[in-house]
Amino acid sequence: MGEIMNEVPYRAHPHCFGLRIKEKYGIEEDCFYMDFWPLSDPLLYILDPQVAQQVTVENSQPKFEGLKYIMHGIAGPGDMVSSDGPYWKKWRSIMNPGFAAGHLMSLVPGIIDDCLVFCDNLRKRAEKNEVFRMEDDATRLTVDIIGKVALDLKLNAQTGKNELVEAFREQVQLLPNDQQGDPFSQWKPYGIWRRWVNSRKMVDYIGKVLDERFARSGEASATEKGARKQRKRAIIDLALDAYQAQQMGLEERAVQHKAPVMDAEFRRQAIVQIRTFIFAGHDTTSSTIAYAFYELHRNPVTLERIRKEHDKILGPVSQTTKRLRDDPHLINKLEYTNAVVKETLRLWPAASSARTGAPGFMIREPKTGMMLPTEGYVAWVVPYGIHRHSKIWGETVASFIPDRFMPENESSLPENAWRPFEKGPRNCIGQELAMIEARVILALTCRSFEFTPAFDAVEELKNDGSAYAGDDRWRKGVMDLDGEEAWPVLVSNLHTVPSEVQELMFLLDWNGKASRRNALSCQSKVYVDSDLTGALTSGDHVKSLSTSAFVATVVRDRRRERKESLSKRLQLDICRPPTCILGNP
Ligand code: HEM
Repeated sequence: MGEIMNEVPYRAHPHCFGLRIKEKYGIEEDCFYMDFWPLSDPLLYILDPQVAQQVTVENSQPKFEGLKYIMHGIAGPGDMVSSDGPYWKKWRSIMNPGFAAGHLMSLVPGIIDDCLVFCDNLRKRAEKNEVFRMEDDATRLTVDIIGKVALDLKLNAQTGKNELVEAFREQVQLLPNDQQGDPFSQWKPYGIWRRWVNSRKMVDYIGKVLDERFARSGEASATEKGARKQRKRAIIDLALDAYQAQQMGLEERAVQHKAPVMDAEFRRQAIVQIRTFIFAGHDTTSSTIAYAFYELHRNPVTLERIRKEHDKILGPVSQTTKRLRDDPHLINKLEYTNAVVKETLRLWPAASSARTGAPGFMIREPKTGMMLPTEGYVAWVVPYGIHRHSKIWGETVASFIPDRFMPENESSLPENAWRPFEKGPRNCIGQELAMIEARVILALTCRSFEFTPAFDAVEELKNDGSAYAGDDRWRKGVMDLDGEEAWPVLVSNLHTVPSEVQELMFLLDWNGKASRRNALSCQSKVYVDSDLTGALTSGDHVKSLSTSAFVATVVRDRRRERKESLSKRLQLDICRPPTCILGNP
């Protein structure tokens, strides 16, 4: 690993290393063991779609234990992402209706509102000719969207400071990261205290909303309740409905129990799930959006084609918002836009899946037919490697070709090879929502802005107060990953202590309780390189900021602006959109 680490840029994400390791050490198989003892549990690195199917679909293995620890810090114990068995099943079925196709369509107008704020902010920045971090803007946008989906609340993360959002964002930043070179960072008293404070703030904020809803629903008449059920399927309402159904069950069994306050354990679990959704649904999507802008810049023909599709389906820019509000289903007609998002997710998948090996569970290696034991290993399905494997995708593997995902070509896609949301029962519950969000955002931005990374302009952001700005290591040493200046990076990591060492571990968990853990720590994030910045200009002219910069054109009204001179320029930093890697070692 040391050799590999010397070849890659600072905090490059290990999910990018699979193909490099294979090539460097002449590994034929697409499924191989890696032993990190005593640093972490040994891994079974999976780069083969057929093997991935065995682990997540044919025999959906339990989640990797270490994932629990990180999720506890973000959401509290009992989250839907890291739990298994009947408990997970209960919560998945409670939440499923919130992601039904019809309901998601009803969310489109709200998503449009949030996107308009995003566009407004871009314009303001353009007017000030400002360089800024896209990571922050895109993440605030997705937080606003998820706030509506989860809490049916306007969090206003894009326009001001919100206690929940700020606590949440700091919490994510406080996740431990081995690659920062400080193995003790997670035990520093200040960090422990901040995590505790943030955790309390999140619980208090969501708890208050939940209690208010609970009180209101208690006062509502049966008709009102019925109407609410029809109208709302925000995560918080689904949790309340499930609770009320449970209470009704008790009443039907003649239990004289009308709870004046919600059962404490149910309340705790509901808060945990809401926190989980905010976490799982925000930076995965924002990283996808930032990478889509990046790819559209690098592929002008694609950009032109996506714009044409928007012209055709959504009409002139000035009418797009109204048309989409009137008929949200138009978003489903954007086939090429959808293909662009899918191709972005192929090259830049934000997440992966880490599962626990089991004594009787053997993997069949497709080429050799060998049976590989999984006991004692973390079976890590790595879409980043599967999606970039030339044996699977052929000679065009490295090219950005959305056409692969056009309906007429989908039957020729390699089988089970596209898995950014993973497959099987533990696939991403929010995948349709994420795809809708991304399409709406592209529909409202592609014809109005062009984004240009300006790798050299990042110095201007040195004092922007972000967690990365002041760290010079981003700008030293190797500055590309396989030629990519926008490399995914590890923000914090998930690794278990080998079982031999586990008994020695005694950690203070992030809810402030002393507890013994199987896992040491953990959360994986992907960021795009800190030096990826963008520029935005008004007018159709393209002006390069530097050799590595790319420039975007604001095309709010292309006909009008063609006549205008190139006057204002906005630089957009699309650097480091954080992307959660759920279950990444
Ligand atoms: C582009 C955006 C997204 C990507 C790439 C993505 C990817 C994934 C992946 C790979 C998993 C499986 C993780 C594992 O096996 O450990 C997952 C699970 C999950 N995702 Fe997403 N996700 C995205 C957006 C969302 C959104 C918008 C939400 C919520 C609104 C969400 C909520 C969840 C939840 C709750 C799970 C756990 C599901 C379960 O175990 O039943 N995700 N996601």
